[in-house]
Amino acid sequence: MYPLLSKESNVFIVEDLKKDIEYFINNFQHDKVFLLSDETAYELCYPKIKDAIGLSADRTVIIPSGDHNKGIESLSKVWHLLSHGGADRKSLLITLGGGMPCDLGGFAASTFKRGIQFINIPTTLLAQVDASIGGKTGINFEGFKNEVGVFNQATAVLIETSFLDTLDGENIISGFAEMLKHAFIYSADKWEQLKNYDIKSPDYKLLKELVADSIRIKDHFVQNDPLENHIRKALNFGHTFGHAFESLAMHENRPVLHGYAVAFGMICELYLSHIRLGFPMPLVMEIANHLEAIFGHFEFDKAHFEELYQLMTHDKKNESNQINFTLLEAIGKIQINCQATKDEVFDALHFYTNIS
Ligand SMILES: NC(=O)c1ccc[n+]([C@@H]2O[C@H](COP(=O)([O-])OP(=O)(O)OC[C@H]3O[C@@H](n4cnc5c(N)ncnc54)[C@H](O)[C@@H]3O)[C@@H](O)[C@H]2O)c1
Ligand SMILES: O=C(O)C(=O)C[C@@H](O)[C@H](O)[C@H](O)COP(=O)(O)O
Ligand SMILES: [Zn+2]
Repeated sequence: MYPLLSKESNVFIVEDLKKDIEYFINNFQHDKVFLLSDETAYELCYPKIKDAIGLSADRTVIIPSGDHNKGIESLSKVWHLLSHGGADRKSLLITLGGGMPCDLGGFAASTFKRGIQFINIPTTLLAQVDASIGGKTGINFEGFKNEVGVFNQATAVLIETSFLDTLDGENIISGFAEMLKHAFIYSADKWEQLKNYDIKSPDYKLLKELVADSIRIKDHFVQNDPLENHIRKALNFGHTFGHAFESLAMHENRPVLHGYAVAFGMICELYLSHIRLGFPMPLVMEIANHLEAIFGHFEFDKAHFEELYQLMTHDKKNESNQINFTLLEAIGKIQINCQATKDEVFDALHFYTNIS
């Protein structure tokens, strides 16, 4: 195992998962180990780590899969396990799964007895390149994405890309959206590289390198602004519209995967980047067509515009009742806290509805 990033980083691409987990469990001051996973990740991934952490059933909580389960009910199940399982301030929670258990488990650990240590073992592409890293934890609440949570770094993030072998194509594509986001906020070269990568028939050897690059990009922004007071808002590109789409879809019982919602959101925020910052329209169209070809189209119409706008007013980047967008002057040239009129937001939604 070797630290993937700088020496102070907590992210490790493991080479021998069993040995590396045992290292962490044996070298961290803790008395009891608990595990949180979701049903699918537990079924497909736990067998790979069982020998290392062989937990009894009374130290394990398994929640149903799916983002709609990232809520207060699942959260109280984790608190219940820890409380009735005899966890104390020196206990350790391991999350095994995608971004949903990472966010939920990180928040449960950060709030149980005012905080116990947790280790993330991400098992989806989206969690490996994004959700498991950077310390954003939390749950959805009353229809709003990540409405409740804390910033708190995992003790360690153990990346084992072989978990991706069982991940379905839709979720591979979903994770690719966050990798594309990292490219757009980082450099034109990275965009060119990912533009030519066929995520629908992935070359897994190359994907492992691309995962490492994506993690480095995220870690760069997190290290510079851990609590998202400024430049870390770059990592939220595509999310003001994206979270609104995700919440609307969940509300209408037609859920979309997070990465897909972010891809739809990036098209809208590139359009806003054009009208507010002069991002070249031909490049907006090139990227929009590329994203449509990979992620498809999110169907909505003018009747949804007001609801989508109201959802955006809950975005956590906002200040003094102003919606703050993260936009781009050019690829790799970020402008945070950009404002737009309601009409311009509606224009961006109208642009999106007409591109398919
Ligand atoms: N905290 C952050 O910085 C951050 C960043 C990005 C996204 N997120 C959050 O992460 C969530 C999305 O994460 P996700 O896309 O990983 O979703 P997810 O955790 O719901 O996982 C997607 C699906 O894949 C299944 N799965 C997990 N591992 C698998 C494997 N190895 N093989 C087969 N199936 C597997 C899960 O059971 C689930 O059905 C959203 O809630 C989003 O808000 C958080
Ligand atoms: O790490 C960050 O910062 C991000 O914004 C990463 C996003 O991809 C992720 O979806 C995050 O959970 C969104 O944050 P939120 O503050 O908008 O809930
Ligand atoms: Zn995201």
